[in-house]
Amino acid sequence: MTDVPTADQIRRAPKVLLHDHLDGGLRPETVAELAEQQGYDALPATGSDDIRRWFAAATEAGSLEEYLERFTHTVGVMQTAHAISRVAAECAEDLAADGVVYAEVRYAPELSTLQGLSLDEVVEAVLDGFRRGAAKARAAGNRIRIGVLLCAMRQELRAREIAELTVKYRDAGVVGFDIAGPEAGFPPTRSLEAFEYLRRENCHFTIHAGEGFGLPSIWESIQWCGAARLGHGVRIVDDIEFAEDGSAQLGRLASFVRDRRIPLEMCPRSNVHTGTVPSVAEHPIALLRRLNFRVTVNTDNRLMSQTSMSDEFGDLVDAFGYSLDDLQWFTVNAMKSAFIPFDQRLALINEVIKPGYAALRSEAVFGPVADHTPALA
Ligand SMILES: O=c1[nH]cnc2c1ncn2[C@H]1C[C@H](O)[C@@H](CO)O1
Ligand SMILES: [Zn+2]
Repeated sequence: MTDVPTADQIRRAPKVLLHDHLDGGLRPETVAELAEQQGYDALPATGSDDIRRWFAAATEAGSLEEYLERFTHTVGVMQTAHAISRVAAECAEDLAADGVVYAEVRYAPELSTLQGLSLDEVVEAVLDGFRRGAAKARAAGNRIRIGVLLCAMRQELRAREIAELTVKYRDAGVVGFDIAGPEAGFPPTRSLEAFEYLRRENCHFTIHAGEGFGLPSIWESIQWCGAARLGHGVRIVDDIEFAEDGSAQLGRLASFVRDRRIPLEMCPRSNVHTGTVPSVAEHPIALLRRLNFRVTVNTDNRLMSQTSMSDEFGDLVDAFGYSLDDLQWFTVNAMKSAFIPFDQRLALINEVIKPGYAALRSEAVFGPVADHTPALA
């Protein structure tokens, strides 16, 4: 029962992803093809292998600001409805093939208006791509449901406009809002009016906080802005001390986050690449899991961080010896924390996630079964 899950079991396990950037997950071949189709000649590499290597250099960035520089060239080729829709469709297919059954994928529509697309056209292209990609994945035997989060960029001042866009499209597949981009120097209260508007509209939102900046950013996100979840939130550990007997003492903010069951959208590999933590083995996710914070596991940027949900789970299994029970715990935490209606979350937990893990656990008794990527009800 407590056997170490194999790479194949991890891939087949139903997984839930709450924090993944659309412009951080393009296939290198697609970057190359879109650049060629659109006459985009600013790419610093040609050919998909070199393009992959160029983006993978983000893993050496060491700071959030440097890590973010690589997005210029994914966004650079996402300036037409066709390109955006293709990127979204491939994202859905790639996630589904990796065993992700529910994902919230985020994007900042304001980044795709350089050649004249309107914000509405960008959102519609993203939604169209996810619809097509999910249908294609289903035909290939992999079922996935995807919700969209719209980001505003924190260094710009368009949060209110993007918040209104979120409300406008909330019955069409947009499930929430976020702010992204450099954190230091751009506190979430700069966008306070947008968050107050979203709260009045009963709209869900998360905030990137506690990644490139520390506790004040987390505190503002929760206590001023009212974030339902924290993107990363990793620096909440700065509010945890250890007594001489080794027991953890939570400060008031860390206690609040745990008591309120505020989900932490943790992205271990990305945190290493931005210099937020030194290595996955030293990532505070293990401590926070032990202390029973509501921890979830995520990819952030599959291209820049050279990762997938299976890779993230694989790293955690290697570093901390996690079992299928642990992976199920992270997955159920994520599903509970999603921005879709409660009854739908429950159905995914009871009809897809728990049976999927039970089937994998039964392999310890009966041996491996044929690929059984779980069917959605
Ligand atoms: O980890 C991140 N922190 C802050 N911003 C990020 C992170 N990963 C991606 N972004 C930014 C770059 C993208 O262009 C933008 C929208 O997806 O979000
Ligand atoms: Zn992110």
